[in-house]
Amino acid sequence: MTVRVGVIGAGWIGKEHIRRLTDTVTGARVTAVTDIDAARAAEAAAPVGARVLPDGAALIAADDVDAVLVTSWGPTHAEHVLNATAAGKPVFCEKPLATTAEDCLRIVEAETALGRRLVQVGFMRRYDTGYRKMKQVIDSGRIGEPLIVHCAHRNPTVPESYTSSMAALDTAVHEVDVLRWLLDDEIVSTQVVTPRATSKRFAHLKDPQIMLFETARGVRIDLEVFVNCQYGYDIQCEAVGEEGLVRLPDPASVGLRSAGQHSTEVLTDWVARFADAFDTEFREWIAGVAAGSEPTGPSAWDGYAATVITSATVEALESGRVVATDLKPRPALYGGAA
Ligand SMILES: NC(=O)c1ccc[n+]([C@@H]2O[C@H](COP(=O)([O-])OP(=O)(O)OC[C@H]3O[C@@H](n4cnc5c(N)ncnc54)[C@H](O)[C@@H]3O)[C@@H](O)[C@H]2O)c1
Ligand SMILES: O[C@H]1[C@H](O)[C@@H](O)[C@H](O)[C@@H](O)[C@H]1O
Repeated sequence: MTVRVGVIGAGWIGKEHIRRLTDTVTGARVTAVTDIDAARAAEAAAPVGARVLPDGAALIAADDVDAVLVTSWGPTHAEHVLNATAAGKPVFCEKPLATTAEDCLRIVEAETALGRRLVQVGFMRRYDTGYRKMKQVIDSGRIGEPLIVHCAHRNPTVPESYTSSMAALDTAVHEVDVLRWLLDDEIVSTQVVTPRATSKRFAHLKDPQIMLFETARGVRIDLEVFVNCQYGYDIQCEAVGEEGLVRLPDPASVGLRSAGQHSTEVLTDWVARFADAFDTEFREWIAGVAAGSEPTGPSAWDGYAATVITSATVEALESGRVVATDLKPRPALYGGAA
C-alpha cells in the first residue's frame, strides 16, 4: 500500500520532508499540500504532482490523504493535530506538539478518549544510530545504574530573531526528549545557570546557558546550550553509571593528515548531522501507517512532557530558581497507571 500524505506547512522543513517522502522513503506519496502562503504551497506541490488545498481542515478531510504531516509554525500545530485526530487519521507533527501544556493536554485527552494512538511527534534523535546504540548499552545494564549525564548542544550561530527562551523551547527540547527516552526516567526539576556571555552574540541573548535537570530516580543532567559557538554544530552526550560510562559517537569522518596536522571534520549544521535520523524516522512512521499499526515513536504524551519541561526551564532562566516540573499522571495509553 502506498501511504498518501498531506502536508500542512510548506516552509523550510516541510519542503525537506516532502523531498524525503518522495525520494528517500519507499511506500509514500505526497498528494496534497497547504500553506497560508499559497504560492509557497504551489511551489512545493508542483514538483511532486500534489494538489494544493486551501487550508489544513480541507487537507485533513481530503479522500486522497491517508496520513497528515504538520510542519507549520508551532502555535498552529494543536489545531491541525486535533482535527486529524478527530478525523481518525495518523498525524506526524514536527516539534513542538503544541506551544502550551494546555494544548498538549487537549491532544492527549483526545487520543485517550479515542483509545488508540494516532499522533507521533518529530523528535528525530531517537532515530539516530549513535543514540540508539547508547540506549542499547544503558538498557543492557553494562554501565550499571546511570547516575550523571553530561551533554552539550552547540550551534555555530543563530539569527537575531533567536531569543533566550528559545535555548530551552527550540534547542534543549531535543535533549529533554532524548534523555527521557534514553534513561526511561522523568525530569522532575530544572534550573539554569548563565556563565559569562559570549561576545559573539546579539546583545539581547543569554548565551551560553547551562541547564541542570534532575530525574525522578535522582539522575543529574548538565546540558550546555551554546548557540554561537562559531566552530560547528556539535552534539555531545555522556552517561556515567555505577560501573562504566557510554558516550555518543561523533559522526563518522575521514581522518585527514596534511600540513603537519591530523584532523577530522566537525559538521556545521543539524541538517547534515541528523539527515540519517530523519530518514529512519520517516521510514518507520510510513511503515507503521501502511501496516495500520499504532506509532511507536515519540507520543503525544512525550510532546506534552517536553513542552512542560522546556516551559519550566524558561521560568527557571527568568527567575533564577530551581523549578519543579508539574506533569499530570500518565494515562495507561502511554504506559502509565492513570
Ligand atoms: N525536528 C527538528 O529538528 C526541526 C528543525 C526545524 C524545524 N522544526 C519545526 O518545524 C516547524 C516548521 O519550522 P520551519 O523551519 O520549516 O519554519 P518555516 O517558517 O520555514 O515554515 C513554516 C511554514 O508554515 C506555514 N504556516 C504557518 N501557519 C500555517 C497554517 N496554519 N497552515 C498552513 N501553513 C502554515 C508558513 O507560511 C510557512 O511556510 C516548527 O515547529 C519547527 O520547530 C523541527
Ligand atoms: O530548530 C533548530 C533545530 O531543532 C536544531 O536541531 C537545533 O540544534 C537548533 O538549536 C534549533 O534552533
